[in-house]
Amino acid sequence: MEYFLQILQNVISVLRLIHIADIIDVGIIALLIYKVMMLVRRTSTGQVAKGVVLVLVAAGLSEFFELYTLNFLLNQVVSWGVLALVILFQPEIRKFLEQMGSSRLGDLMGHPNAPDEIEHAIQQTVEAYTSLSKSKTGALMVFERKNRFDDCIKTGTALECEVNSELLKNLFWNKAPLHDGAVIVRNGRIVGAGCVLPLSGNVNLSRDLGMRHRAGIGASEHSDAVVAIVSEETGSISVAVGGMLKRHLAPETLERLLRNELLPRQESEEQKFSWLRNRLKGMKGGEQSGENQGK
Ligand SMILES: Nc1ncnc2c1ncn2[C@@H]1O[C@H](COP(=O)(O)OP(=O)(O)OP(=O)(O)O)[C@@H](O)[C@H]1O
Repeated sequence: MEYFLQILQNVISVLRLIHIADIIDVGIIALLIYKVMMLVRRTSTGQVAKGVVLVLVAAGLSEFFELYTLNFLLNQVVSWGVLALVILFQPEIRKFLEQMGSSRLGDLMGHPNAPDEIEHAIQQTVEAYTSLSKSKTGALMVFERKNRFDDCIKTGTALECEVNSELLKNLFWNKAPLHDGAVIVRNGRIVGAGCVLPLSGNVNLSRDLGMRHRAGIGASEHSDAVVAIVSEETGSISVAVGGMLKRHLAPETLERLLRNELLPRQESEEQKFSWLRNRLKGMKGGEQSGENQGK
């Protein structure tokens, strides 16, 4: 018993040493580690990361077993390796800093800013894509989330209007001046058209994917955006998220996917309300059956 009290006292004295600054410190480090891990998972960096871990483990082991020459060599590799890694991972570091810089503080909690407008934008997009798919008209739309596409918008025409299916059909009509490039949607509103997106660096993409799809996948690799594409050749609808492409989607699947990706919180709130509604119905049902029984 005394032993446990001693442990409890030790824990309390350690907890007393923790300040708010320490919690913030640990929180920021955890966020950075999470971001780096996500980046490693999304790119081919994983293999290099494994190599780095292997070298570090080997350096530790060589020191432990007092293998001086090997340890000296591995230490040299580690110290020069930092510089080599910065050079090797320059695109990834750049991407990471770009993503950090383009995230808005208010969005850190993941709240969509205008759920009604986003909902409207999804409906209108699905309507337009159904028609564009039938007519085999190529289309490319980027739905921003936390990361902004300000640099891409500069390559096209900045707009400020609501998403409307007729407008989308007009924008992507192959004789329209803005049909080349992507439409960018921010908080359910069109903020750019005819925008050039970064192409995917993935060399394993299917050969039947044209430049439109490669640009869509590229945009989703460089950001957390959701990209919806209609193929000009086949009329097939696809969605790219995090560098992954979901192909041959029916309009209903497109709608479900966009809702899940762009309105996750709203959906869970709807679920909460439907749960509450069901509970109320159940209670009401119980009361009614009670009344019936009474009669
Ligand atoms: N980097 C880019 N950013 C934005 N849009 C692009 C980019 N590259 C290509 N596009 C769009 O893709 C269109 C041409 O692509 P391409 O001819 O390869 O497509 P496609 O053969 O019709 O194939 P897909 O089946 O992918 O539509 C361009 O007209 C342009 O609108």
